Amino acid sequence: MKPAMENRAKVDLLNVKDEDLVQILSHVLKEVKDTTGRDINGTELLHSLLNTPWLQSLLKVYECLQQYLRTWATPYLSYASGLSLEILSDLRALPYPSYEARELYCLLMEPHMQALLSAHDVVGLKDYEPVLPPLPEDLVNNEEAMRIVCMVKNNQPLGATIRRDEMTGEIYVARVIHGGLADRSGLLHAGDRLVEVNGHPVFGLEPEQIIKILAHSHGTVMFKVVPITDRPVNNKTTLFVRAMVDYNPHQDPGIPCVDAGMAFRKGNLLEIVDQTDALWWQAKKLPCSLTCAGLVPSACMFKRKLKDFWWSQPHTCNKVLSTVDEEDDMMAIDVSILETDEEAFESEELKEDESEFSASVDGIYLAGFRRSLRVCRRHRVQGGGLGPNRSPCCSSSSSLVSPYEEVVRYQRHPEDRHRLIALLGPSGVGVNELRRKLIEINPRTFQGATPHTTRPRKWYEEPGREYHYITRDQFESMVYNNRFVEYGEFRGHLYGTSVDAIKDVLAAGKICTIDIDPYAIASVRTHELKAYIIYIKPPPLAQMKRTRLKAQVTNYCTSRPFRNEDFHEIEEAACRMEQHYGQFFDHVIVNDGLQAACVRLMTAVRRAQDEPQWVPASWIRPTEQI
Ligand SMILES: Nc1ncnc2c1ncn2[C@@H]1O[C@H](COP(=O)(O)OP(=O)(O)OP(=O)(O)O)[C@@H](O)[C@H]1O
Repeated sequence: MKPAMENRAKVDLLNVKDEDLVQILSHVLKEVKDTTGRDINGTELLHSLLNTPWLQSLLKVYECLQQYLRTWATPYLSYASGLSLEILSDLRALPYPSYEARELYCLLMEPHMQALLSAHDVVGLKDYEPVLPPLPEDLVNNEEAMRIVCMVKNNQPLGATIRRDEMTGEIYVARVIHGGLADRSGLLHAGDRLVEVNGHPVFGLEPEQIIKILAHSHGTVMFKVVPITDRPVNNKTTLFVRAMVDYNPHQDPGIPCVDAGMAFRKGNLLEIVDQTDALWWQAKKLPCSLTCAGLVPSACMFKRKLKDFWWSQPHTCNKVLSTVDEEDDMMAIDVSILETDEEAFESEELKEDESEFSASVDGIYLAGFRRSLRVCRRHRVQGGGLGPNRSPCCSSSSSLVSPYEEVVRYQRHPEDRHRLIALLGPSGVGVNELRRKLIEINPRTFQGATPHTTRPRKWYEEPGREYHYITRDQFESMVYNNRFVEYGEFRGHLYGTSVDAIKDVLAAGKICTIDIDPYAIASVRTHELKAYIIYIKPPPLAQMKRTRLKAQVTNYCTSRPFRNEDFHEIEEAACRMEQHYGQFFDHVIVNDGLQAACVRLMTAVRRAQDEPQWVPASWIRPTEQI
């Protein structure tokens, strides 16, 4: 087709109306059908082509475009803001403006209205500034596309890090910090090659020298960059994690940029917003007030660091790398005290048993307050007693060594079983006092779990009330099958709290409330029990002394008033417990005044059951470990 004819055809096509098009198409179809009937070569092909859905769709698109061209929005006025200025000046000139005139004046004076009218004019006049200068005529075809990026520096950092390619000496943008100035501009990307900063060529410079140039520039900073051609896609969705370790970028010589780093503590909730770099992630701390993310080591990088740290320490045996390996120290007991007090314990236990025999509220026995179980914790089986490596904390020790634990928001359905409430705290802080109060106030809602024991039943005890009485073989079999959340041995008898005893309480629709030792944390943080862990924290020393003036400390088997050293012991044990296990605490209650602490405990328990909480993702859906 000759150019002139071609143009005419284009014009004709543009002038074509909907109906015309449909008509043309049906003509073509009819024509083709007739010719097919006459068996002309190639007509069948054309027929099927014209009937193809894509061609039909294309024609529909074409019709829509035509329709759009016909109804093209044109500005009613080309200079609306000018007209508004004229109206404003007329209104001002009115000697006695009416109410409507005053209202119109106020409306037109609104900055939003003026901005809207001005935007209308810009669009109407197609007055899109700035007009770029024409490209130089002698432009070499293969010259790299450069981008000039101007940013106005305020007090914020630019939010990007740079690196030097040691082979070529080129400087690249290493990463752009999520939510930072560079990220929000959308103009700088990881992998862009930096050519100039404020007119200074940067080739061959050390990153520190470039940072100096940036530090000395005020106001607008201009970068000349060669944009990266294939930008890596951050296709991983946002991840929420609970930090299982502390991190301080200022103590990490390996961090690419200390100022971009983000410190966090064990137990902090983090939103991982960028995982593009396998070694350094970008994260925000929750609840988040900052828009800008910070650099944190990736899970893989952390594991590497922990491993390096572990190997740099002197070792005598092959222990599992764990953040809780000082537990033994913490729980060490003076066995000699136990041995000398055996007799006293026996009679004390009897006394306690007798007093607890009548410890029932509304005819409901308060199970799980036997002192024998609590005492034997301090004397519990260490590892091999019941078989190789069967200590309960080993069953899921991997959860304790992962630097981040993926978490999700979980809201218990009102018809689902309640979450287990597990209280823990340093011995003597008042864990059992609070737990007892909670159950006493509402024994129909709260209940402890009945422990198991291998010791013989006493005449006044009822099976399943004080204890579940089982043989040693049965007990050991339960241990091997991981059916205990914690267990221990005292004076030749085994005592333990079983998963099934907890499940029985939960199945009865009650809120099972138990107290645990830290080593049992891993056994209750399971999909099955969904434990909500409440840490009972001692108040400051002076307050602890003041509130415990009349209290009795139960020291293995005897009761006596608190002494100064008891308070110091509680404080030190609390410090160690928080340091080693703080990441697992869902809630912390300071046990200052008993009444107030009890009210806070009830509120926390209600929230745990009825409000959304962050829980390990593995409870809700199976995940790969990060
Ligand atoms: N807030 C408080 N104010 C005054 N006395 C308290 C308070 N909390 C607990 N007590 C008292 O402190 C003593 C120790 O409390 P409790 O037996 O509950 O400790 P515990 O944390 O369960 O430790 P253990 O398991 O070693 O017994 C008890 O006599 C208790 O009445």
